[in-house]
Amino acid sequence: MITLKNVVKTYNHKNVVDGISFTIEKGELFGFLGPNGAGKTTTIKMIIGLLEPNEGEIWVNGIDVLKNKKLIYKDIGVVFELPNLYMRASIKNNLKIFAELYGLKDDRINEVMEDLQLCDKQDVKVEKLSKGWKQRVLIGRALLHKPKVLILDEPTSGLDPNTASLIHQYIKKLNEQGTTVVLTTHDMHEADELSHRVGIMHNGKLVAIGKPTELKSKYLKEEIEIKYVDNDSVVIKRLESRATETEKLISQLTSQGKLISMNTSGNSLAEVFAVLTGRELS
Ligand SMILES: Nc1ncnc2c1ncn2[C@@H]1O[C@H](COP(=O)(O)OP(=O)(O)OP(=O)(O)O)[C@@H](O)[C@H]1O
Repeated sequence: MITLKNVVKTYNHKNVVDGISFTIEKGELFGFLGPNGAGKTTTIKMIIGLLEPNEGEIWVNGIDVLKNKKLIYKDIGVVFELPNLYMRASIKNNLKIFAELYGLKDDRINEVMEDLQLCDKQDVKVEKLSKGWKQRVLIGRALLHKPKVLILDEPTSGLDPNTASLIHQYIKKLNEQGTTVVLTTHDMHEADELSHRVGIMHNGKLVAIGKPTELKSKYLKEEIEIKYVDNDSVVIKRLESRATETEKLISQLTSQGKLISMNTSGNSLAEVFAVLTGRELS
C-alpha cells in the first residue's frame, strides 16, 4: 500500500531522513515511533507529497508520489498536529466546506459527526472548543471522503486520557473496518497498544521494524527486579526472569518472609528503544 525505497531528506547538509526503506501493507495499523526530531513528520510529509525527498522513491497504492501526487489525495486522509481549521466557523460548517470540495452530501457529514460524537456541539464555533474536540473535528474532516489510508501525526499529543482513549477506540474501529492507518507518536504505550507493527525512528534512520511482541523478544531479556531484606538492610537485585536460580531465590526469600517486592521489566517498547539507541525515549 505504501512503499519507501532509500528515501533521504536533507536540510542544511544534514540527512534528517537518512535512507529509509519499508512497506506498510493494506489494512495495517502502523505506528511510527521515535523521539522529537527523529524524522517522523518529515517522512509523513514526503509520503503525502507535501515535501519532496532528495533521494529515493515513494509509492502509495501503486502510484509514484513524486510523479503523480494529485492522484493520491482521493485515497488519503491526513490529520496533522497543528489544527488548520476555520476557527470562526462551527463544527458542522468546517466539515461542510470540505464535504463540498469532495462533492459529498450532508448525510455523510452527519454520519461522521455521529461516529466521532460531535453532534452535541455541531453549531459551536471551533475557536470555543477544547483541544480534544478540535482533534476529533480534524479526524472527522480527514475521513469525510472515506479514504483508504488515514495518516495521523501525533493524534493524542496533549489530550486528556479520556479523549485519547476515545480516539484510540475510533482509530481501531476504523482499521477493523478496512482503513489502513499510519500514525506517528513518541508515546510507546500508544504505539504498543494500537499498532500491528511499529517502525522505530532515531536520528533519521529506521532502527527497527516489526510487531511489538517480536521486537521485545528480539531485543529484550525479560528481567525481574527483586527487593528483599538481608541482615537488616534492603537489597535490590535484577535477575533473569525465567532462570532456575532466580526461581529458587524467590521461593527461598518468600518462605523466609524476606521478600519485599518484585517487578518485571523487559516488556516495553521504550526499553527496546533504549537498547537500540542507548537513549531514553522521552
Ligand atoms: N523545514 C525545515 N528546515 C530545517 N530543518 C527542519 C525542517 N523541518 C524539520 N527539520 C528538522 O528535521 C528533523 C526532523 O524533524 P521532524 O519534524 O520530522 O521530526 P519528528 O520525529 O516528527 O519530531 P516531532 O515529533 O518533534 O515533530 C528535526 O531536527 C527538525 O529540526
